[in-house]
Amino acid sequence: MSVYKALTIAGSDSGGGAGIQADLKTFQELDVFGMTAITAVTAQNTLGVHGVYPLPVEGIVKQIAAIGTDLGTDAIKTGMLFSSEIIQAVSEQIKFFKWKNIIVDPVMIAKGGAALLQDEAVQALKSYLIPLSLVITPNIPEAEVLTGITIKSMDDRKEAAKRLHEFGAKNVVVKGGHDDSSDTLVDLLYDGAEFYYFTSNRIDTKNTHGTGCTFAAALTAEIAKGNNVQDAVQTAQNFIHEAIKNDLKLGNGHGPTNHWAYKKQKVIL
Ligand SMILES: Nc1ncnc2c1ncn2[C@@H]1O[C@H](COP(=O)(O)OP(=O)(O)OP(=O)(O)O)[C@@H](O)[C@H]1O
Ligand SMILES: Cc1ncc(CO)c(N)n1
Repeated sequence: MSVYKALTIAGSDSGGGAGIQADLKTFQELDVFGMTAITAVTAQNTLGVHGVYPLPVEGIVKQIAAIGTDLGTDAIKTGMLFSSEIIQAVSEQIKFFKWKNIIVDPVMIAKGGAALLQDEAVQALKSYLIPLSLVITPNIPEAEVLTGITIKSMDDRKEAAKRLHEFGAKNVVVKGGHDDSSDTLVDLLYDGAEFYYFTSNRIDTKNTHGTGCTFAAALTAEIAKGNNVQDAVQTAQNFIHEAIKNDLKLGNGHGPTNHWAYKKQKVIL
């Protein structure tokens, strides 16, 4: 039996719904062996972020090197990277180990508004990490910050996707969670040649903590198993849809999604 592996380089969410915790749960549900390099510890729950504690860059580099010099990985997901120093160091490690299947979730702001990326680090994302990515998965506000394009329509989103492709991302997914103009939600994929539209029904819930992390982790797991980007995006959307639909109703604020739901529903079918 082949064991497929994925490494997440991201922040820890003590509340268990986003960050490293969401990534590992998602990898496990999709039958991929998960490994981690933690960039920052956050004190966080469904009500918000109560503290952010970045790790020393040396400690982050050593975690990545520990994977690179022994276990290896079939794909990498990056999430909360916090500073330009961390982004540079992570990018250098990816180049050093010649890793290719890099999925960049350009995490900037948590649901309650806390900064998970310093403002000056946006340029480092563009200069160092995005050019190494197989897929970048911004939500609409992140795509706006990265490109400077105000996104009000699908045409604006397509323009932003093209710009992000010019920055060096081989594939761009501009997610549609923040476009609440319709009950149909669209995640847009651009591969440098064509646009692909992945549609789903918008679920009316406040329990959406960690949806972006979970979506990108599912995409990473599918790429680790050797699937192509279009199929991986479809599975990631199905995974997050079930996770949101079958929410766990935990906590008093924006609760986490249900990482068990996709697999359970598949087993029943
Ligand atoms: N209410 C919803 N109903 C159904 N699917 C949703 C809903 N909200 C988000 N999604 C899906 O979840 C995924 C993440 O989308 P979104 O744009 O919300 O990411 P995000 O803003 O990065 O998430 P986060 O809140 O974790 O930062 C996408 O596939 C999107 O289609
Ligand atoms: C650690 C961490 N990463 C990412 C997000 C974005 O959902 C979050 N809230 N916390």
